[in-house]
Order: sequence, then structure tokens, then C-alpha cells
Amino acid sequence: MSWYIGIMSGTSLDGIDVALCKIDVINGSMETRAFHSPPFPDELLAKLTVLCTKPIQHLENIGQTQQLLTKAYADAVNSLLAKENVDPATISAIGCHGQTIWHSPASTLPFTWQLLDAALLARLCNINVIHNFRAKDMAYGGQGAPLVPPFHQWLCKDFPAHFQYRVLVNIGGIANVSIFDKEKLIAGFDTGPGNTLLDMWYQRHNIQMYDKNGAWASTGNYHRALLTQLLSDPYFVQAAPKSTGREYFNLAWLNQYLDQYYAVTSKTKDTVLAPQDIQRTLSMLTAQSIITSIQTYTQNAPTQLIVCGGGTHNQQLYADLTNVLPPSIAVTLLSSLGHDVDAIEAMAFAWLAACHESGIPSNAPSLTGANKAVVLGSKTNYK
Ligand SMILES: Nc1ncnc2c1ncn2[C@@H]1O[C@H](COP(=O)(O)OP(=O)(O)OP(=O)(O)O)[C@@H](O)[C@H]1O
Ligand SMILES: CC(=O)N[C@H]1[C@@H]2OC[C@@H](O2)[C@@H](O)[C@@H]1O[C@H](C)C(=O)O
Repeated sequence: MSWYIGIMSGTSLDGIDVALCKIDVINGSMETRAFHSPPFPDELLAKLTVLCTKPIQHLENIGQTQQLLTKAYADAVNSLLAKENVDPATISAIGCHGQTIWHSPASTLPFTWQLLDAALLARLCNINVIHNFRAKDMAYGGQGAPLVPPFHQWLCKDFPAHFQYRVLVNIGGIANVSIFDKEKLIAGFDTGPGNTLLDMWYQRHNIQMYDKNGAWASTGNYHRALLTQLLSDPYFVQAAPKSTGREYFNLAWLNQYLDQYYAVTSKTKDTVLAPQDIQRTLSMLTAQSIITSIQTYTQNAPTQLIVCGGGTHNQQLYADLTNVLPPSIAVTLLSSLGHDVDAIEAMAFAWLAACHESGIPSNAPSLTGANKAVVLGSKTNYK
């Protein structure tokens, strides 16, 4: 058993997830002792938002954002350790994802870019850092994402299995699924938008960052024709391996489909759909795209759907998801199986660090498209 810290800051830009975990990667046990989720400091949030929404930036600005981000990660780790009264010398390593600012797995020269100064993080925490997890999978021809399915498989092995299929869905900014036929991991990919379009549309019409509990969406009606238009995007029918991000699913993407919708219905933008109706339709888009993706693999066989990620707190989204479920799919929250719905990605990066330290390959080549199982991550020692 060794102690690891996992850090994830995801596509929603809602802050930093840090988990302190005791892991025995060989014998298969994991205990999460503490989980903290501090928001980004205001200046950092403003810089990251600009970087992720207006990606043409001066290099100096990208560099400054990276250093601010790294300091915020270090503050999050150090305050968690102080609160838990844990000596950094007892931590084997930090597994840090970094902040994705661009993910381009399908270009002629594929790349994925996560901001992090690993040497600075290691120095500020006095702990070795494992990072750059996506690069090696990509170097071997993979998408570099999603990385969590092998962790989901490792975690799920102890859950009771009464169903033919089990699916873990993480509804973060982007939603991703891991699909199991009994214990066998058969698929894992990004289904499309989770909360990202909901957050962006909400922020355009409101001052808060997200639609708390889906209250605003619940005042709207969903429009079937618009939903059909949105679901006609080729990403939703593209075969796996596939992964995506805010560089694809964003307001420009939405506007393009709204324009098509208005062209078809010959109505003008200002007069017809209320913003709340669009929000509700986006909620249905997330729900429907997740369920359709799952059904491609499970057809109508009995399936357990385990849900995690920030989207589980959006009551309207959760209701929309359960409403589109066919009778063959039974839904449950990851929390009912003993794990925090918000901590799962940070836990995954603690586990990926443990795999790195034990020399265990942790990508799933059949899922990402890599031609080899490889040990993920690079190590930067603090000394
Ligand atoms: N109380 C709530 N009501 C509605 N939505 C919520 C609530 N709490 C969280 N969310 C949603 O969850 C999002 C954050 O989810 P999460 O932290 O899982 O995403 P992420 O890790 O940043 O993304 P990804 O998994 O794509 O990297 C918020 O941006 C918001 O949309
Ligand atoms: C490039 C990138 O940061 N992708 C994230 C994002 O957030 C959810 C989804 O899109 C997933 O593909 C991935 O994160 C998790 C941790 C993964 O790699 O499994």
C-alpha cells in the first residue's frame, strides 16, 4: 500500500480536484482518504477561460497561465496535506493531469496539450510528480483519451454484477463512457457534450458559471426538431476510437445548428426559441447522446448504468437522462456504490501514477486506437 495524490482539472473549468488515496495497485485495493475541490482563483479562471474560448493567444500569456495554474495546483495539494496532517514525505507521487487547452487527436499531426510545469509543482510540494499521461498513448497511434476506462475496470471489479452489461458514464464538461460485457471492457469513448454546452449557453444569458440544479433549464421546453438537428452532427455516429473537447463542442458549434434550424423552420433567432428552451434541448442532447452511444453496444440487454461527474448534480439533466432510458437500462449513482461522484477523475490520476510507479501499462489500446499497451506518464523528481 502506498499513498498517492491525484489532481484533475477538467474541461468545465470549475476548479481543481485533488484526491489523497492509498493504493495497492497489484492486489487491487484503493481507499480515498480525502477529496478537495477548490475553485480556480479569479485571475487564473479568467485567463483559462480566455485561453479555452479564444485560443489565439500570445505565448507569454499561455506561459503565465501555466505558471499560475501550477501554483494553484500546489496550493490545493499543500492545503489538503495540512488539513489532513499528512507529511509530504509519506506520499509516493502526485499524478497530475494538467489543464487541457487543446485536444486534436484526429489532425494530420495529432497532438494534445495540457498545461503544467511539473518541476515547479514537484518543488512546491516536495513530492515527485507523474504527468503528461496522454502523450505516450498518442505516440503509439492512440487518441490519448479517454484514459479512465482501465481505471473504471479496476474499480468496478468489486461491484456486484447482476447485469449482462455495465456502463460507467462520467458527465463532466465532456461525457465519456466505459462499457463492460460482464467483466470485459468492450468500449470506452467520449459520447460528446456533457455540461460544456449547458455551461456555455447558461453563461451567455446569466451571470453565474452554471445552471444550479438545472433550475433554469427546467423552466424551458425541449424542441424535438432542434434536438434532431443537433444529433445530426457526425460526431455522434462516428465509430470509436473517438475523443473530443471544447474545441469542437462550443457556442460556434451550437450557433451553426441553430442557424440551420432557423433556416429550415424559416423563423428568426430572436422571436422563436426562448433561451431556456435551448438550454433544455441541450440537456436532452447530453442525455440522448449518452443513451444512444450505450445502446449501440448493449442493444436491449439488461444494463446497469453507473453515473458520476458534476452533471449528476444537475437535477434536470439527471431527470432527462432517466426519462430517455429504455426499460433495459437501470440507472444508479456511483455514490451508491461507495465512491464520491466528483472524486473519480482525481482518483484515476492517483491510480495512473501508481501504475507508472509499478511499471504497469495503463492505456487500453483497443479503446484509444494505440497499437501497444504502454506505461503512461513521465516522472519529474522534486530533488
Ligand atoms: N449543483 C449543480 N447543478 C447543476 N450543474 C452542476 C452542479 N454541480 C456541478 N454541475 C455541473 O458539473 C460541471 C463540472 O463537472 P465536472 O467537474 O465533472 O467536469 P470536469 O471534470 O471539469 O470535466 P471533464 O470530465 O470533461 O474533464 C459544472 O461545470 C456544472 O455544469
Ligand atoms: C483531452 C482531455 O482532457 N479529455 C478529457 C475530457 O474530459 C472528459 C473526457 O474529455 C475525457 O476524454 C478526458 O478526461 C478523462 C479523465 C479521460 O481521459 O478519461
